[in-house]
Amino acid sequence: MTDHDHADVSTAPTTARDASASRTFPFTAIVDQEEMKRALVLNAINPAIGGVLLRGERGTAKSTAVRALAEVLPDLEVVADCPYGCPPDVPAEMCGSCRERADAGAELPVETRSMQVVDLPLNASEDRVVGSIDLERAVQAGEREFEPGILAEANRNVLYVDEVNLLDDHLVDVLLDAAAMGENVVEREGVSYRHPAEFILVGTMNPEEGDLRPQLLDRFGLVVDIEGVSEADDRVEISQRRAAFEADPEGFRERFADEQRDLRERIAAARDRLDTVEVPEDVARLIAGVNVELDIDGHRGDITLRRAARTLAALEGESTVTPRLVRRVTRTALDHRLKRLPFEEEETDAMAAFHDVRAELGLED
Ligand SMILES: Nc1ncnc2c1ncn2[C@@H]1O[C@H](COP(=O)(O)OP(=O)(O)OP(=O)(O)O)[C@@H](O)[C@H]1O
Repeated sequence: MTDHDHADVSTAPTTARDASASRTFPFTAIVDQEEMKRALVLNAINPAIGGVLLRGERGTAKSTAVRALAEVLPDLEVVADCPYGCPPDVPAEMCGSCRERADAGAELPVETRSMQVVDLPLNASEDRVVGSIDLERAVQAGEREFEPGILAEANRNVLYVDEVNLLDDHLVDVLLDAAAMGENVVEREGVSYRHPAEFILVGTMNPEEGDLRPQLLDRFGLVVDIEGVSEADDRVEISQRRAAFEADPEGFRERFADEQRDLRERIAAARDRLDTVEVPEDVARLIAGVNVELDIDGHRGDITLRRAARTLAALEGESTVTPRLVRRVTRTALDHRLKRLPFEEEETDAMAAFHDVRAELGLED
């Protein structure tokens, strides 16, 4: 018997893809908010960027964008009967059961599936999130009985927490542990179970409703601060598009079908190209210099900025990262890592640091 024979697919968490497609506002129909859309797309291309937090006032299309992302996410090859959707060709990233089967020379059933947006509701119980072990059965039958939870479903997918700043502390701890280790470990009375849990964490929040714990903030690769659209023409366009969508969802979605397909194709092409994108020595120095200038703790800032810039290069069909590409992702990669000292006279500014360091190194945009 394998560890996941008892996965009950009927209790799988709801995903944005489950919602009937005709209810989803198309990603490409979102007006303006380019930084938000770019941050989501970059993570879809390269999950190693580490997720994104969308922070801003109510009604600025944050949750609309996350739900819409589901439709442009790339396809994945998965082991068809595995509750964690293990990658069929990468034993190092497999769960124990898939690895055992692969080691025994079994042919694993393979299926192509689109990446999904999996919801983590604020009121979810810990068991629902991490999964549960049926201790009675474990004792009686000497078998491990594990009921996979939301983190199982989230493996290799997007895990979405709306109002992430209101998430209970114990769930925040669970998320931080899983995000740090890339796996979910469940322990109950001496019985333990573990499975891979690599996910793109996407959170949305309204800062007026409370702050996020700094450890959790630091975990997000990118953070976008979103403001409402102020340009009158764009505001008119937003309400017209929303009205058109509500009046005739299918017709509206049809209008954006080509743009949606183009974006999906660009994301897939960027994924294929990503490994070949190069970071020249002077651009690597620029990235390091900006982090030093801003006195950012640790190296997560350097690493994320480099990954985001490489991924943007791949999205734009470039083979080399330029200072211009670094500039376009500097704010989202670094702003939330800046030290805000209480009596500081001048605000540290990621963009100002970028321009200073670029000038010092004598680099063109
Ligand atoms: N830039 C935009 N383009 C298209 N629609 C928009 C835009 N900004 C807001 N909207 C529309 O405004 C409504 C509210 O958006 P949404 O629910 O995504 O907001 P939110 O930022 O997640 O805030 P809340 O937490 O209040 O839900 C939606 O109907 C959405 O389509």
